[in-house]
Amino acid sequence: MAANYLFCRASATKIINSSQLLNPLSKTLASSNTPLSYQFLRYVHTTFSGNAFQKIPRKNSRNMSTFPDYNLPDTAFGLDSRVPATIITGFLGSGKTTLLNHILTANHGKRIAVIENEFGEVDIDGSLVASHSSSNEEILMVNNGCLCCTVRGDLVKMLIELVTQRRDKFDHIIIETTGLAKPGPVIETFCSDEMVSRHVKLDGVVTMVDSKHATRHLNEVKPRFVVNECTEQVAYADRIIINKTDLVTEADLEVLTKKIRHINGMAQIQHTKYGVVDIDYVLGVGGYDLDRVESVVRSDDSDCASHEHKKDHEHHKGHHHDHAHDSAVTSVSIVSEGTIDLDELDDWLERLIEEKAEDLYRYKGVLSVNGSEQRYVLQGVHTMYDGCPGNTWAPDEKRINKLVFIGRDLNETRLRKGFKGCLA
Ligand SMILES: Nc1nc2c(ncn2[C@@H]2O[C@H](COP(=O)(O)OP(=O)(O)OP(=O)(O)O)[C@@H](O)[C@H]2O)c(=O)[nH]1
Repeated sequence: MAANYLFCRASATKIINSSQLLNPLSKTLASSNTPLSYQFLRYVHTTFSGNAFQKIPRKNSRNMSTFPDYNLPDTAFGLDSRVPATIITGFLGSGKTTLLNHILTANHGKRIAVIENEFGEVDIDGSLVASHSSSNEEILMVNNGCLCCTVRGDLVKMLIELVTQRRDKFDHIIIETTGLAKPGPVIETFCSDEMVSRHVKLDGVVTMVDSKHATRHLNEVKPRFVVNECTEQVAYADRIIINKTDLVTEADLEVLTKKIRHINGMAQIQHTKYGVVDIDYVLGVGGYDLDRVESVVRSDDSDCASHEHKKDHEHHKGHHHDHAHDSAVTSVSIVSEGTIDLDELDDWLERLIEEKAEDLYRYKGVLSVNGSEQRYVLQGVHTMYDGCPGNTWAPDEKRINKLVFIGRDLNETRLRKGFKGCLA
């Protein structure tokens, strides 16, 4: 079956070859037994990225500040009809457009709207995508600036235009950022704008990595307060694609993979040439769904089957030792037995967020809570976080708490100490 896409350029939008509708969201939610009200990453107040938007914080049953309940009429019968959006990011030349072309020419039946962001006035990537795709489409371009800063308002406008005027024409939105984009502010767009968050749901961040050049970029030491975009793109990813493996040796690839795993201990990683990956690996990821947190933590476990990752995980388990990783952005994983006092957890997280929200890029956890038969799942991005009861622990199952933080200048010792203070 031919895949179908919606491409737009500037204000003109054109729909092509609409056929079968397949909404991965409905699939996700239908298979979930998590209460619907917990399906969304809810948003507190935020000072994230220096942005001054504020909303009145509310408290949920666990006294956690939560996202205000927007009236989501389509969710009344348990269906989340928001359109999923995927952000494709990655450093300059890493293969983002190549991946996009692979997605658009693959045989998956999804109808996809594409938003392309380029710095220059000439939309080279747009032409490249258009020239590879099967029809004479248009691409919605955001030129003359970067989505993470100068043209963020344009992104909001385009998303709103897509979902209010052409929602029935596509099933998924893909946003390709520039190679120098910081993902944080782009992610924030999906929570900070009420209209966008009502109609669009961030499905995941896919980061392309150029295996030939990434090590150099990741190692680049930037002046104080200047962000290393390459590192940030890896840190925020739900899925990482280490591309251009034809240009490096196995040994180089192993070193790079370890380095990336050290920065982001949550994301799944795949090695590829010319962006050839399974479409399910990049679309329908559910990176911000609470009901998927557990599988993220579990898949992290399964990664540990390899010797290399086992060693890596042991490092995260808390033994500081010198090694080649020198990035200020790292992952800290806490794996611990014992039960959590939720009030203590609330207090600790609130303190942590107050002190360090800017540096806390992502955090996810599955926790064993005192007096509860259910797992407690938690996830957050900077100041936005939420938690809810998940699946019930099996009677003979060992209740292990697992919590992963990705961020800048994380103090592993303090994090462990803070977590320990939450144990009942
Ligand atoms: N050897 C090799 N070249 C690749 C691979 N993937 C992509 N390329 C080439 O790398 C170049 C850059 O790829 P793009 O897909 O344009 O990269 P991009 O991330 O979109 O680039 P920018 O938009 O400039 O940031 C192109 O010439 C691709 O054909 C790969 O796996 N191996």
